[in-house]
Amino acid sequence: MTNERRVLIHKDAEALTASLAARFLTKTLDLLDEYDRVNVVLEGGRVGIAVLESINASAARDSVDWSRVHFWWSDERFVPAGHEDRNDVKAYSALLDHLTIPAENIHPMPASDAGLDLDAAAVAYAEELARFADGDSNLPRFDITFLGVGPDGHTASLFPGFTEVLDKDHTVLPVRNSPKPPSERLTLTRTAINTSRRVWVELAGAEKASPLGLALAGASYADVPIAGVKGRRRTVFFVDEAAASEVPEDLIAQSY
Ligand SMILES: O=C(O)[C@H](O)[C@@H](O)[C@H](O)[C@H](O)COP(=O)(O)O
Repeated sequence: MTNERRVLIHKDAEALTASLAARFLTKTLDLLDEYDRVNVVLEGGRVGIAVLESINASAARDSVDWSRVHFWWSDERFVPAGHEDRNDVKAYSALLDHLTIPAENIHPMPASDAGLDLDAAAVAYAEELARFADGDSNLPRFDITFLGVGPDGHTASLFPGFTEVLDKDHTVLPVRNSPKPPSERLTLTRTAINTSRRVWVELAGAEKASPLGLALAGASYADVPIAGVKGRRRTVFFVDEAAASEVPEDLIAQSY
């Protein structure tokens, strides 16, 4: 398999989430055969949370030794801990609260009531990532990074036309005036995301067809941030038929 971007099409969002959950569990088991620790980056979109719910419902869930899995986030809303808008709150409810996993394996991004302002929170998460870095990197080895896509082509909290999309000097950045509320966020940078071994992009619905089609047809990531993501080994777009309607034929690797 090359490192070229692949598109896997599923009949609908339900088939997509079930298939992606199964693939995640299988891949995580394989990775645990290869590494002492596996690092997974989560996102907060509807499909992303539905995939976590599907993982939680799987009979294979507890085949994974979660004590050797660490969870990180691609982005987070800068609101108080426990706020319903937080991506980590949704992930805990969907999966993490149900796992036998040490609390220190889960690395939420700072909340707005943790005593740090937005800029300091970005620095703090960059330092947390560096504490778990792999080799001479300043990041852990991200084995699987999940990403969602907005109708405007944003991914994580990297939005079209925002300077954060072009940053090459940081791993984590603060975001203000987000077009998708809440307005203040923290995000991994594109360069940090692209250190991932595997980037799994999960999107469903007709409103995602345009950004997906533009990204795969070569749009600039300044205008369509999802166009700029590429894993070191694999970049797979897991989509439903509604989101696939504008995907170039030659990029459709397989239909379910
Ligand atoms: O914090 C966020 O808002 C998410 O990280 C964001 O990047 C999300 O993944 C996309 O907006 C897709 O969200 P939906 O899948 O819910 O459309």
